[in-house]
Amino acid sequence: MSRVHVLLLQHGVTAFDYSVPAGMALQPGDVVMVPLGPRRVMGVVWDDDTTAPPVNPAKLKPVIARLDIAPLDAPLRRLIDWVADYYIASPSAVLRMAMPSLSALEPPRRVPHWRFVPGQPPRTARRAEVLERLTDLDEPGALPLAEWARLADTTPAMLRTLAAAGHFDTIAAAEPAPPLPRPHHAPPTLSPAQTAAAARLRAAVTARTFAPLLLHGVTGSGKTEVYFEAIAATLFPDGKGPPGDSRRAEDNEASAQSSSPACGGGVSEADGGGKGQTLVLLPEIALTQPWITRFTARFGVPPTVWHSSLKPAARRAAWRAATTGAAKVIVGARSALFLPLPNLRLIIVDEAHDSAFKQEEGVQYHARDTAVMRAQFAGIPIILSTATPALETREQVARGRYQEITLPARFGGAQLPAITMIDLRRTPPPRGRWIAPPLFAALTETLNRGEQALLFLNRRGYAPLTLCRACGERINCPNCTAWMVEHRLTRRLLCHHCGHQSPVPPACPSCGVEHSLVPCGPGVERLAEEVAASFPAARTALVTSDSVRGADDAAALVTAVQNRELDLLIGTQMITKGYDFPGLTLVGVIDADLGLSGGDLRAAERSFQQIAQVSGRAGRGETAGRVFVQTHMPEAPVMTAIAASDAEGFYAAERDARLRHHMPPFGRLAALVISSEDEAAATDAARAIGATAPAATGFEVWGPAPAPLAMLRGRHRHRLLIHARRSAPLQDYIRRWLAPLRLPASVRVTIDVDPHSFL
Ligand SMILES: Nc1ncnc2c1ncn2[C@@H]1O[C@H](COP(=O)(O)OP(=O)(O)OP(=O)(O)O)[C@@H](O)[C@H]1O
Ligand SMILES: [Zn+2]
Repeated sequence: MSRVHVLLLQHGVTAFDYSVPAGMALQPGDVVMVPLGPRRVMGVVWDDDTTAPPVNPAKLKPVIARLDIAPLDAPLRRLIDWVADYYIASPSAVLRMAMPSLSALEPPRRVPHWRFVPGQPPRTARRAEVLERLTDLDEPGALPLAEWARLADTTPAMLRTLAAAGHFDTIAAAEPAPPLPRPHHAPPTLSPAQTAAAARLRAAVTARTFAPLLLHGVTGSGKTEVYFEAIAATLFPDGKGPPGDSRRAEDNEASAQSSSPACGGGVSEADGGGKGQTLVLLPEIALTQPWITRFTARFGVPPTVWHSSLKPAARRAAWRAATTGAAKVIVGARSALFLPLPNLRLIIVDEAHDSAFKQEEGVQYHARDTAVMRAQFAGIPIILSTATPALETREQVARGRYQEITLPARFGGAQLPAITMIDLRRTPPPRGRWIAPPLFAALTETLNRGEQALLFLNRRGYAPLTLCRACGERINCPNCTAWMVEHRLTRRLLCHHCGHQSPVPPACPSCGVEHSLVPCGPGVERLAEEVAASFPAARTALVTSDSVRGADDAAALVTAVQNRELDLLIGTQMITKGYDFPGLTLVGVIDADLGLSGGDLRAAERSFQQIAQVSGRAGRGETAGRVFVQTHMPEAPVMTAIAASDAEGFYAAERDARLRHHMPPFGRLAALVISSEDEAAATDAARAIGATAPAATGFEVWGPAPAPLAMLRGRHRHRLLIHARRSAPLQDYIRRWLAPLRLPASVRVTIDVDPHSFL
């Protein structure tokens, strides 16, 4: 090949052709350094673009170097092309999600390892003591300094002193490979229903073909335990016997030992050659720590973690381990989806209904749907695990495209909780409070019995609105069409859309009257205040993105709840997902109507899922659970369905409504958001774009109209919504429409295919 097509990682450019210098052999997928003007930039050799006009090879600049990085395999390249095409994004922007940062791509770092050299006793007593402990160690071999300090119960500084006296020599060793998960470490005893489900998942892994599987089990049915069995099935070398074969189990334990970090060896095929990789996607980073704990209990070693808040060194190590195939199980949030994984055998999307899988910035892809495409291109099974599958997923089952595997009952005889609706019109809470009498009584009983309770209110902060009693002024964000939310813990007003902050002003900014500002409505902090006044002895924790800021906080919270150091949790949607707290027996939903306002396409479905999920946290252990749901509209279909635990009825009605209006999944939507800091420019551009919408059968264009969030981060926003019949070529239509447009530089148009947010 004398010429290659290279997709560049650079912002603002896509792909160029380059010539290949003599002596360099390049394949599609190879990572290269190429010239771009005066700079050198990184790119990936892409599959030939046969539609491009031929270029005179003499005019091409040569590739500078091929980098020593695992190449991107064909299925991943196809996925990147698919995402760019389907979501109408730049292929470069998609590639950047697969190739995180230059520093993460550096060749393996040689970490200094230290080897102990016994010798003449040192001069001071303290050193002699440490030396004695070192001598007593049982041939630890070469280790990083920190590890020596831990083993000898001393400081790195002390060890450096000993090294200066000749007691250590150092060698450079490659980063240790992650230890291998052991499929037979601690398997659970599965119930008959779980056994049957696990067998079907294992069969899909062994079959090695594309298979989308919906693992649909009620909350607490053991979906995690069951899909762990599918992971176990990927951990056996090719053709070397299925799980359950004890001879192989011993081999596995042995190879796991030999790759322990202490041997300091690099990654080799012998560490796990042939064994498959599993990618597990979770909706939130906060859920990773409890997941890691459960995985470690089951498989004896932790998985490899990948998410955006990893520190650089951990990121580099995880990248190398994942992309060389050394890491067998990789768990992460959305961004892990594009990791190059040379031996990918299984994908699992946990809590697959969760709307957090939809990315709302940059490339606006849906990680659940994209994961299914990745599985298809790789020819492997994918498990979507959830208690409340999305209507889209249910429809795929109905059309026979996905197989459904059900777990209809909770594990161990635990019952689903009893649900009581509280009509706030008939039994309202006392003035200035938010907990209605029936929930209050249940809470009192629960706490008196020493059991745990959870109150769910999907509103961060103290109050969603701050109002002036004198003039009626509402305090708005200067950059957004949104109220500023009071946060008492930080004594600030905060915009939840752009992050703008200000102190709570002593007087109304509009009329100047002092002490006139009053909080309106409850947020979780205000609810916590009420609880503290009513139940002063209860040990309470707030669970919101303000108080639980990362994986470590989430882990600490889980431990505290499991150790019964907390009696009562007050949380936003963060607390509804996936947590397993066996001592929790009461759930109160403070405002079930909250999710229904705004009336977007999925509002009712999302409310149903959220309330079903949070209810699912109750009664998972030995004691039965109770759920109280406070609402002003108990007669709304979503509320009657919740009261009757009638998911099937709810989804049948929801499906009919969407079908009647040709709404997804029975029709397709795409949104265009036109924005500018200059209000007139945004309005003019929106009008001009609206006026040029091509006429085509099967397509309707709604708008332009000012967006509900008419201003966001200082940009004025207008929206257009494109509705298409199911089989209409939506992306082509949009490309044809937008390609000839010439817009002022201040105007930005973002395209959202299959939008989930309509703000
Ligand atoms: N076969 C089993 N043996 C022992 N414990 C089990 C088994 N199956 C499930 N469990 C336990 O039951 C609890 C619920 O299981 P798990 O969390 O896997 O359910 P889930 O279906 O994933 O729930 P959710 O959808 O609410 O997240 C956990 O504590 C789990 O360890
Ligand atoms: Zn704002």
